[in-house]
Amino acid sequence: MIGAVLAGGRGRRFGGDKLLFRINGKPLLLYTLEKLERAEKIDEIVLVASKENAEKLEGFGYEVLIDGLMVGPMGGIYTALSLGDAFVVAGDMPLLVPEFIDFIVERFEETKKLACVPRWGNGYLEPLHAAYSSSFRGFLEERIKSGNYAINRAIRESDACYIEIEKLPENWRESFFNVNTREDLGRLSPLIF
Ligand SMILES: Nc1nc2c(ncn2[C@@H]2O[C@H](COP(=O)(O)OP(=O)(O)OP(=O)(O)O)[C@@H](O)[C@H]2O)c(=O)[nH]1
Ligand SMILES: [Mg+2]
Repeated sequence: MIGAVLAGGRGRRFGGDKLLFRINGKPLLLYTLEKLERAEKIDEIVLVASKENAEKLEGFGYEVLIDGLMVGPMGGIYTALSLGDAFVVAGDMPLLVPEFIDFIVERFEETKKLACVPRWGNGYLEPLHAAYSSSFRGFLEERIKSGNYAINRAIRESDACYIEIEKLPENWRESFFNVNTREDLGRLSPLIF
């Protein structure tokens, strides 16, 4: 199972390249990568970048795939799946819980569905912390061709398995924490202390 880290965003809300922003001297993206490294079910990590930021990301030492679409998460997932089945996460998630990732990948392998996606009680999905089959790529291709880039809708209209978040250990939820604004940095005390 590939661990694909989406890293092609522009960080508009943050105002600048948030993934290279240093917290205690270490780039935000490196926190995410180190957590993903600890997931036992992940065999290989790749970064999914834009053409513009690929070079800067090569220094992390992982293969960098170029997202030629740049239409948001769907394009990143589509690009990642060119290598095979993948667990896809956002690069701005520094508090990933390795056990939770392994849990999702195990569920994906058991159910053999096109995707296994965490879901909140209100129906909200977490598509950037989910496992996808390479077969899901063809399904996305049709949508991309018609300019339909809504990933949640694509998941709902596919044969996906859902992981009910509220039934899981509460401390796993910090896995979803992502840095979007400068204010979010203030919530990183578990990382800093
Ligand atoms: N490859 C790829 N990665 C993306 C794309 N859009 C967002 N990402 C990445 O996906 C993750 C989650 O996206 P956001 O939280 O919206 O980050 P962002 O797009 O950089 O920030 P905003 O411009 O403020 O939305 C981040 O790590 C981004 O780098 C895309 O079109 N392609
Ligand atoms: Mg984000």
